[in-house]
Amino acid sequence: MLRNIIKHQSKFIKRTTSINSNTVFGSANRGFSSSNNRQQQQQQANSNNNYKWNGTKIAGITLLATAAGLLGGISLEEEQTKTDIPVEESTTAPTNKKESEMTEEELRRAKDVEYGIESFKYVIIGGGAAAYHAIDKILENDKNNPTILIISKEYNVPYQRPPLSKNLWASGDNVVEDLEYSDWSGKKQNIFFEPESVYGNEVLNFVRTLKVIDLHVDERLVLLEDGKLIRYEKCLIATGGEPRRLNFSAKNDPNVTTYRTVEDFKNLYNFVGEGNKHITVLGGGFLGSELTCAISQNLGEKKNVKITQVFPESGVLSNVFPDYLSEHATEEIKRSGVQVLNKKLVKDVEKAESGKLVVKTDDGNQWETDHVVVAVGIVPNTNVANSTTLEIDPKNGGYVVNAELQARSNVYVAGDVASYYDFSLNTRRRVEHIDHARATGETAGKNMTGKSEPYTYQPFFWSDLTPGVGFEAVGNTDSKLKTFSVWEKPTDEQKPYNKGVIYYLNDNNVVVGVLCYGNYNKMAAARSLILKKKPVKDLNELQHAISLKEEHH
Ligand SMILES: Cc1cc2nc3c(=O)[nH]c(=O)nc-3n(C[C@H](O)[C@H](O)[C@H](O)COP(=O)(O)OP(=O)(O)OC[C@H]3O[C@@H](n4cnc5c(N)ncnc54)[C@H](O)[C@@H]3O)c2cc1C
Ligand SMILES: NC(=O)c1ccc[n+]([C@@H]2O[C@H](COP(=O)([O-])OP(=O)(O)OC[C@H]3O[C@@H](n4cnc5c(N)ncnc54)[C@H](O)[C@@H]3O)[C@@H](O)[C@H]2O)c1
Ligand SMILES: NC(=O)c1ccc[n+]([C@@H]2O[C@H](COP(=O)([O-])OP(=O)(O)OC[C@H]3O[C@@H](n4cnc5c(N)ncnc54)[C@H](O)[C@@H]3O)[C@@H](O)[C@H]2O)c1
Repeated sequence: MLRNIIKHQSKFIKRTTSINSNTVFGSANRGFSSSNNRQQQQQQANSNNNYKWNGTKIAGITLLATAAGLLGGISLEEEQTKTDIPVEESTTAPTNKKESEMTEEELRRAKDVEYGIESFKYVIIGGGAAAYHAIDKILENDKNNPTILIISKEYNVPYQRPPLSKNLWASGDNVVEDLEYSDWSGKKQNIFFEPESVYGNEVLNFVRTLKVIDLHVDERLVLLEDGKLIRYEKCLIATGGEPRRLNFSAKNDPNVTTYRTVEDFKNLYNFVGEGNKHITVLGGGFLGSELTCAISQNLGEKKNVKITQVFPESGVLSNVFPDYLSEHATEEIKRSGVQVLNKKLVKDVEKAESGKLVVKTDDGNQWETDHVVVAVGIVPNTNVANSTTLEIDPKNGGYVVNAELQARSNVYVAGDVASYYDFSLNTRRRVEHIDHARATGETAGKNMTGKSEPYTYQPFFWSDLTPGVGFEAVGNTDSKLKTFSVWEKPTDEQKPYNKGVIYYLNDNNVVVGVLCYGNYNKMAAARSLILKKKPVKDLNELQHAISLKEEHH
């Protein structure tokens, strides 16, 4: 065993190109989260958000919350140097025994001390939505002094991505600093799940801007890009996906970007906010369409910003919407002042002598623009395990998991990067939406604490484009399936599609997906219908399957 550790250790370290001496790990003081952005904390403390973990008492440890970390006016960094945080038991030499007398676990600990390997009960790779919700359930279910380490390659502690392409653009001028927005009901929200001050203590540790580059399942070790090894009891892979990039001549220009993080929001908002800009958005999927609409509606007239949206399909959201609805939504976007170029593939983006960018399409057309946002889908981040083979779904991508969301013993996967078996649809799939990230995160988190619950939830998703184009959906809503639509009779001919339900049926005429357009709070009914798995003999049976009446919960 000991030889194994050394072998793996040297194998891991050899692969690491540069070992950062300025490591964030200290054996006497964990101090991972150096919370040096006091302004941000202050703003978070002042916001109206009802953060869930603030003041949470976990096995006698009160998380450092706003009262201590913020109002007292000291940063976590200062706080941590003052507090002598106890050393994790597994990092101290356990015994004076000779090697030959040690148990495997004692040998492991002794080697961990020698190599400076820190141990955590729970190691979470990735700091997105799935990670946050897993931790939430770990804290709820493990009252036995859990130690949790979150490793994120982003700078920021976990936050919500949906507002980045919607509500944040409608916020006031201070949005880049306070990251606050109003939700659809007018309630003020902040994108962060919890303020930064709840991270960086005996329970919760956060490593920022560092990537996990390897995972060894037998040894329960993860390797960080700075060469540090971490031992886990349970590990969660919640690495989401990376925006796809296109190989343009000007692909490295700072004004040719993808869009996924809060930093991307800040950069684009600052750029667009200067006014008098032309932006080109590539992609007619969720992101390209939402971002186009959000910028155009909120800064189009106000800041004289012109937008061109380009994509190869005939209309927006054509992966989900039947053709007629995709066409209608595209017309709505055009009506709001966006230049939409459908059925066009961008061949190249070049840098012009003027300093502007030139976008060239396959039909020989070209135009100058100030910024190009590439929104052409994501690639799941399945590059964390090299020393161990984890099965990757050849069809859908992502790590294959069992019903309990385990990829291997003690290794769980949640969110965009998980390929799971969907019990309601009788098929394996991967879902790139937040409700699924939340629910898989929760199930994985619970199971990591010793439960063994199958993931049988039916996640929903939603999108909001223009004021007249918004929906919620559940199940398989692939527009290639047969669809049956039921619409409320329009009162205005100009607005034919106000409120409706679209049913998606498989080859056996079973409803496998439901999209409720402008028709909210119907997801429970939609889930029940899908679960019935009953072939529809006459499509008219579906006329009243899901109501078009307002329902409030
Ligand atoms: C702008 C935008 C708007 C969206 N709007 C909606 C919406 O309205 N409705 C909806 O349902 N869904 C929406 N989504 C999708 C939703 O946000 C995702 O499905 C969700 O964020 C997935 O969560 P996740 O935790 O699996 O992955 P992510 O949120 O992507 O988090 C993964 C994290 O892991 C980090 N990471 C990756 N690899 C490593 C590594 N090797 N080491 C360390 N860290 C790593 C990443 O940097 C990232 O921080 C939107 C997405 C975007 C980008
Ligand atoms: N009843 C209505 O008239 C109406 C109108 C618009 C939107 N909605 C619904 O409200 C929800 C969110 O709308 P919004 O974009 O205005 O955001 P919101 O501001 O209401 O939601 C707040 C935040 O909660 C998050 N969120 C919402 N549902 C979630 C879930 N199931 N899991 C994890 N996070 C979730 C989102 O990230 C959002 O940023 C969607 O379900 C949407 O369809 C209802
Ligand atoms: N409301 C939501 O649920 C929501 C909102 C925003 C983002 N997201 C998620 O964020 C991720 C990124 O979104 P996305 O829209 O990039 O992915 P997507 O998969 O929804 O759409 C990809 C789009 O890329 C376009 N495309 C592909 N190749 C192209 C090319 N060469 N030139 C121009 N366009 C091309 C197509 O129009 C296609 O529709 C996805 O996981 C998505 O689910 C979800």
